[in-house]
Amino acid sequence: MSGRNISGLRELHGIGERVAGRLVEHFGSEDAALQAILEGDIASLSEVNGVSHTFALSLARDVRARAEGCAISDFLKTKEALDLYSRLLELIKTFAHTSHARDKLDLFYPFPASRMDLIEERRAFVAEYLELADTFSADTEFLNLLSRVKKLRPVPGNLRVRDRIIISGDRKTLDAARERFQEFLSVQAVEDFSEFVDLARGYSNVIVFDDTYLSFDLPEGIEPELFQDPLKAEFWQILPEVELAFFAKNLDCILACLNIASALRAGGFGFFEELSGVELENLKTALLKVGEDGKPIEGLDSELDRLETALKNLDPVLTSTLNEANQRMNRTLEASSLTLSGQELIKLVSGGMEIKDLLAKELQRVYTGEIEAVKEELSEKLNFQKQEKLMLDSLFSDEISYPLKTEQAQLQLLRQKLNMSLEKSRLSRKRELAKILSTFHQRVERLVREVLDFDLGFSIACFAAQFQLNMPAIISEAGIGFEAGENLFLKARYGEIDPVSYSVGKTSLSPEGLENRVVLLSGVNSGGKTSLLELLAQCVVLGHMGFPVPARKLELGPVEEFYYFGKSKGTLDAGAFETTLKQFSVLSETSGKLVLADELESITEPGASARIIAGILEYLARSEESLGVFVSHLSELILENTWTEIRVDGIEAEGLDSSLELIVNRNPVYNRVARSTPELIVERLLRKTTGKEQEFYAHLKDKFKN
Ligand SMILES: Nc1ncnc2c1ncn2[C@@H]1O[C@H](COP(=O)(O)OP(=O)(O)OP(=O)(O)O)[C@@H](O)[C@H]1O
Repeated sequence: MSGRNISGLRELHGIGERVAGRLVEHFGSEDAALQAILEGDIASLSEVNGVSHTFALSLARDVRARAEGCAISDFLKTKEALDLYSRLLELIKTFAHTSHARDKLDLFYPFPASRMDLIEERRAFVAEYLELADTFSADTEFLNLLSRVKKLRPVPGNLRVRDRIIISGDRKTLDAARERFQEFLSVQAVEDFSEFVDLARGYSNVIVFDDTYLSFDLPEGIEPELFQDPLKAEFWQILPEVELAFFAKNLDCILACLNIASALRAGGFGFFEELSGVELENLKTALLKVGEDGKPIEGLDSELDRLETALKNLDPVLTSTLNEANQRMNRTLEASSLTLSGQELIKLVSGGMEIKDLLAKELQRVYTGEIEAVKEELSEKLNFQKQEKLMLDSLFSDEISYPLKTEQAQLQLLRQKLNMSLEKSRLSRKRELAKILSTFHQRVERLVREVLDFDLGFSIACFAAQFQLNMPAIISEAGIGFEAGENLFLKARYGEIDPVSYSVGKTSLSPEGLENRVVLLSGVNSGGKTSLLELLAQCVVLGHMGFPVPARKLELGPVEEFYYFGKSKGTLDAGAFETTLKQFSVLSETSGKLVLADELESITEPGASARIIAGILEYLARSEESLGVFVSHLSELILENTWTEIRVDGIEAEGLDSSLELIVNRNPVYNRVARSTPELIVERLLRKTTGKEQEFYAHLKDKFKN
């Protein structure tokens, strides 16, 4: 489908300068806005300030109508026809699991028979899903998955990576880097090495695209990462956070889509072949590592865990280890005494040795031993690796001190070193994950779109499954006939209702010789005439939408225009009467019209009504392609006013049940004027009484004979 005929927003009815401007701003360009309207993206359209849901829908329908060359009003010719269609649509929408499907259903409307191409296209689309619903429409787990699927949300606009910077002294590099990355991190120009160092100091991760400053002696703690070319660098390398944020933001929806794909495949239905079974599992595994905050979740990476724990425990472990060592040293010192050898005594006396040195030598042994023990304990408890162990050496001075204490500057360095290692590991984990996910990104976008579109067809199929609908057979001559039809509105309300069979026009279901295209439907009060007329309307509207219909079997001839007139409440005033008559004037044109009218006689006084209805029926009967069903209590009077052969069918009461209620056979009897309710009531009284009273009722009953 293309949006032919439309080149600008302003061509659309209801779009003025201001709304057009807002649409362009919201979607980025006029084309994108038109595309959203064409695709019927009601949800996005209604996000635009000044565009209500109803307006968005009318825009979408308008554009759709132009694209298909066929509008909703081409087929649905009266307000009541449109109302009935809307009620059907509301019912179908209750089966949608996503707002995407709910919105898109609004764009499905019936087409006239002359656009059989569109009807067939839709029938093919719907038919694909019917079998699916047999397997999945009652699978609550599957349905829950579907209701978790939404349009993908973009990466939050406020995402900023604050601990990373791109630095360069080269204009071209800067321009390219800004173009690609500036939205999410800082890209800064520097003039010289000292500026470079000053800037770099404030970030735990510095990215450069040339080695200008790498040959200098970089201070401790600054380790820039070199990438070759800002245009060619992989996005996931420079900014893995963006990829991760996209997946994190849509995690639930994407996982649901993957599980839907798996479930469909397990059920024997091919779905989204772009992802193989193995890839599907790989993606699921990767997604399970993404936290909701967009960071890789904890507990999956031993190196990260090791560094995090080491940093967290550094201070408490240090304090407790030193405490214990100090106590040990204390005890050792208290228990110690100094015994001098003869040699030492001589040296001391002769001045060849100071008493202080002698004591220091002794103490040094104890001190060094304790420091070694402390380092060992620290590196064991903090699970240190080689490099970190080496850093412990400079943590304690060689000079004896008691109590034992650490060099604060060195401790700070160790902490920094651990922090840097942690940040590095974190970044490389993010990159690993982002790299895997980036290979799936576009396919995931397509997958979600496909699942959303799937729900559109699937909702229709669920609706069909719930009401046991069937695809109608399209026939070539004017006629509608069905077996075991069930009015959807009644069925939705009551659950169980009586199936009805009926046929007008040339269908294989009309009785031999009774293939009239124009019929009057008579019947007892509350017999089900209105319901039957509504059922006919439902079948015609759904059938022309390319949808299945509420009947076990249905033959549907071509209808070009559908006129539906509901029962009016009481006599119309002159103006309303005139308007109604005008609507019928279209019958003067020939083409396949279907007119369903309910008790049209109430629009004016009975005598005039009968004449008018007779006239309308005559006009309808003239066209070989038109059909009409008129519910009326005046069938006999109407027949008296016409020479045209018009069939009258009747919905009759079969008798009375135990509580004296009428038992109605909802199936019209062909070619029979139904007895009216008053007649049945007289008959009931006649049967229930005796003697003089019964004679009275017998007299009344005679009055009903011609
Ligand atoms: N096929 C059916 N199965 C079960 N109940 C039905 C069926 N058709 C109609 N009914 C019941 O009968 C009620 C009256 O039906 P409906 O209004 O169609 O009768 P009607 O013949 O048009 O009546 P009236 O002559 O008063 O206009 C419905 O509300 C419904 O409860």
